[in-house]
Amino acid sequence: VNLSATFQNHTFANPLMNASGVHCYTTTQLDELLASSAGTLVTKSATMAYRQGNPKPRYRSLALGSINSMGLPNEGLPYYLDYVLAKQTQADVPTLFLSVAGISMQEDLDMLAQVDQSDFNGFTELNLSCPNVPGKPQVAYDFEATEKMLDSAFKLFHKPLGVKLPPYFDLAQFDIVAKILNQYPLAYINTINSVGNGLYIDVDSETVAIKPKGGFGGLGGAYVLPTALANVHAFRQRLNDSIAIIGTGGVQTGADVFAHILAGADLVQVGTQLAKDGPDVFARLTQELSDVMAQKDYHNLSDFKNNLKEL
Ligand SMILES: C=Cc1c(C(=O)O)[nH]c(=O)[nH]c1=O
Repeated sequence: VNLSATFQNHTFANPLMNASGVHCYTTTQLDELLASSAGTLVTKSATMAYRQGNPKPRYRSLALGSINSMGLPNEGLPYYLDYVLAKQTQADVPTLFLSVAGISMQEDLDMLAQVDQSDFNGFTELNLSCPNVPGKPQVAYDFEATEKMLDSAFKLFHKPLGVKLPPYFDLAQFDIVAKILNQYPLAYINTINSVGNGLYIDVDSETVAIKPKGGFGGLGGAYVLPTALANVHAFRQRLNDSIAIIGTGGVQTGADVFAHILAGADLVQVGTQLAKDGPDVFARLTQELSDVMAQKDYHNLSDFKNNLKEL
C-alpha cells in the first residue's frame, strides 16, 4: 500500500498533518511533528505580533471531542516564518504550511506582504474562520468581506495560498461560497475549522467547560465529523479542479481519514485527536489507513479519492 499524497505538484509521504492550533505553538512542538509519522505540518495561526490569547481554561478535551476558545494566542509571525525558513533548507523536510490570521483585513494583508517578500517556498494558509476573537465575526461568514479580502490578497501575494474556512450548513451557501472561491487562483481550501460557539455543560457542577465567552467555544472531534465530510464533499463537487482540498474535522481513526479522502480531500488534518494522543497518533492513523486500503485492495490514494458513491 502506497500512502504518498500529491498536492499541487508537491509530494508527501502520506496525507496526514496537524490542524493549525494543535501541537504547533512552539518550535519544540513543531519539531515533534516533523519527527512523527505526519506527512507535513502547519504552524499555529499567527498575528503580526505576539498575542496572549484568552484566559484559561480555554481548551477542554471531552468524551465526544473538544471545545476551545484559545483567542488566537501565538508567538507572532516572525517566530513562525523564521521556523519554516530555517526548516525548508534542511534535507528530508517536506513542504511546510504557514498559517496567518490577522484580527483585521489590514493585518492579514501586512502579514501576506511580509511572507511574499520572504524566501518561503511552502503553502500559506489564510485563516478566515477564527471563531474565538471576542467582537470579531468569522470573516468567511461575511461573503462580501471574503471577496474583498481575496481581491486584495491576490493583488499582493504571489506564492501558493490556501484559505481556512468555517463549516457551512446550507447548500445554497456552498453554491455562493464556491462561486466566490472559483474566481481566484487558490492553491487550496482547508475545510472545516471548528464548529463555532458550541456550549458544553457539565451537569454535576452545573457549569460551563471553558472560561472565555461564558463557555462558548469551537467544537472539534467526533461531534463534527459528518459536518466536515459534508463540507469537503460539497466543495469538491463545486470547486475548479485546480483548487485542492484539505479535509479537517473529526478524524479519530484510519477509517475517518479514508472517509475524508473518499469525500474528496487531498490531505487530511488532525486536531482534537492529536491533542488527546500526541504526535504518535500519526503512526496509528497511517497504519490504520493502510489497513483499510489493503482490506479493500486499494494500492494508492487515487484508487478511491473523491470516489464516494451515492445510493
Ligand atoms: C486562529 C484562531 C482559532 C482558534 C483560537 O485561537 O481560538 N480556535 C479555533 O478553533 N480555530 C481558530 O481558527
